[in-house]
Amino acid sequence: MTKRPETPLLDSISEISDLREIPRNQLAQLADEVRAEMIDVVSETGGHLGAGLGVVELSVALHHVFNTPDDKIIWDVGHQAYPHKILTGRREHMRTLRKENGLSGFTKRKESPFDPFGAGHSSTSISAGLGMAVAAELKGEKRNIISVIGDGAMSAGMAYEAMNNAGAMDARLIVILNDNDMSIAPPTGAMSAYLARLVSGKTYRSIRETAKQLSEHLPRFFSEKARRTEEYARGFWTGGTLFEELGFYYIGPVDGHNLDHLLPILDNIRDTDTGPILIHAVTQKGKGYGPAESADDKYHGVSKFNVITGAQSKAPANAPSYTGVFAESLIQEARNDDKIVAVTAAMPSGTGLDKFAKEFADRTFDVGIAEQHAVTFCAGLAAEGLSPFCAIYSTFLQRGYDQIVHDVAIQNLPVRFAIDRAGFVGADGPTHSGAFDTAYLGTIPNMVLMAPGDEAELRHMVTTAAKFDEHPIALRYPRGEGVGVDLPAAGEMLEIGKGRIIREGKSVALLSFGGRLAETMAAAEILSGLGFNPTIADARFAKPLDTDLVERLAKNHEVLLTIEEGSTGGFGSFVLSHLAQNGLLDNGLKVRPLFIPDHHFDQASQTSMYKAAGLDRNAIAATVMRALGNEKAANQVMTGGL
Ligand SMILES: Cc1ncc(C[n+]2csc(CCOP(=O)(O)OP(=O)(O)O)c2C)c(N)n1
Ligand SMILES: CC(=O)[C@@H](O)[C@H](O)COP(=O)(O)O
Ligand SMILES: [Mg+2]
Repeated sequence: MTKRPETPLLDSISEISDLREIPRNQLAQLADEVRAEMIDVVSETGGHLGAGLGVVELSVALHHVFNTPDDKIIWDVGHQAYPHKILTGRREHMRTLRKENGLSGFTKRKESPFDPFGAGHSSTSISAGLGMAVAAELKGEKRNIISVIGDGAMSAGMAYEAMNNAGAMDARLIVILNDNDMSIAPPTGAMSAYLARLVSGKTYRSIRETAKQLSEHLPRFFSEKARRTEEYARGFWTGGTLFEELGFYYIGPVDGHNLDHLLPILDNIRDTDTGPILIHAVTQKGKGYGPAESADDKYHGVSKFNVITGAQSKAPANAPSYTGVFAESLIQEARNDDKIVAVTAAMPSGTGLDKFAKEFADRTFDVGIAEQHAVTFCAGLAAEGLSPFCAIYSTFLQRGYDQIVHDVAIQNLPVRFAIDRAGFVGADGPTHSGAFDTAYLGTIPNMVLMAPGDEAELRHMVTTAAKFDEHPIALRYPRGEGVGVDLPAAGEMLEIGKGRIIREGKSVALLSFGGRLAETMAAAEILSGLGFNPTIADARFAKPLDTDLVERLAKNHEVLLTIEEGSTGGFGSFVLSHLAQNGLLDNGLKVRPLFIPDHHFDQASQTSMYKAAGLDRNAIAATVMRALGNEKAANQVMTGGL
């Protein structure tokens, strides 16, 4: 274990007012201490490192200049808010970050008054900030609202919807564009190229040189309305930026690590009453920590690591990850079918499409953080006869719901949705939980919806999706490792809408949809120990439902459980509706649907979240015993007595 860093200035802060007492000429030292503290913390906890390292100076400067929490800072995504948390009363709890009952890895309203808006998904900060700015105005309150948004997050439609709205109002909103020329991967798209041009142009150098002078001029400049309209309209400072065209006062690019530049600019902005303003701050993701600065991903998200060497400690894998199996299977399919193309919304490594891109660079599209667009882009590709795989995490696909209904399903276009991170994801908590897709996709006419019970099934489902052209089709699979089954060399096309019986038993039927299959089988073992021989079935499809299978299970068993790693309104509801509509509940069948209960689960390990949700082996077995009226055995199972 390395020695904790020396942090005398940081140690002197117990209230935010203490930070404001620190003389400005010592703030650079404070920033260094915060950075060292953050590296030390994340080396123990893991988490999002690179983004926070890039905003240390910005965090110190914002809290020094603005009267937080009265003035409000909204961190877009929230993954860069660790320095902000360290400075705002949470330092002592930082080592509980992303753990069960610990601090969230993102901003969270219930965690602190310094977190005025919760996040996790990107590109919400300008909309939320504008709402707060307008609310303050309507309530007659004078406060500053500052939205800090990254260049990656700036690629999403929502950011432009918000700027379009804000630019047309005179709302007092401050936007800081934190431009580190990185998303999780290097950013893509014309906007990113535009920002790079703004930063690398001659104007940047001249503004850097004259930053002090600029800041001295700001208050007078802003108060002179006539000059404002004339000179800003002509792009006096920078030659007319897109942001100015949208109605923002644009300041920058400024060096986001240089407190001598940042502080006077922020002072001046605080003291003006004009708006909206956009400060373009140029920062470096991973700043100040060598291994992060030199890594391709700038240590965006890390496991625990050795501070000296930067080496991350990853537990050895027992089985290939679902993501890896998806990517390999898709590559296999694409080798034989040149119509297959793949689309990611800024998550090439997370979805495994980075591997696909290595072999099929011109058939891979990273559209940036733009899930809605990704879905409709795929609809366009499908309309022209290609076979697009739209690879998006369950939680982020929520963004593209109308596009799935309107652009894909109504037109019955064969877009293939590869939905990773279905179910609980663990440390990222409720904002990233993939709980809802079965419910929200399973209700859309034309949609086919599959979930593999293990990684071999995933391989077959990728093949099925590749070969199936009649409807849109989705496959959902969990975060993490498979269960360790043998992988077939090649996938086989599954019969659409047909499940499989894994073990034929009697009186009790366990019908699993998706990644809880292994726990279901383990629950069957517990039940065997209690003298039962349950039937185990893998539904494979939530839509179309294998109604023959469901009816057979209902007619031949006394108890029927459905098990899924998704919310209420999903697979279990589809089964129950079918049973009810066909009178199969009229004769005493005991059906118990197990799903993620109707609330948002805070972060913990995936295992512990499933236990809390009543979706682990003990809960499954106990539910059976309870349905059979044996409360005592149910309790014994739950307490590990059986
Ligand atoms: C809607 C949505 N899509 C994808 C993500 C995953 N994601 C988290 S951070 C990130 C990159 C953000 O880049 P940027 O805003 O520039 O912040 P940086 O990490 O560079 O500081 C992405 C793609 C997300 N959080 N939300
Ligand atoms: C902040 C964010 O949204 C991503 O960085 C996310 O945390 C990635 O999750 P995975 O680690 O599951 O890819
Ligand atoms: Mg960035």
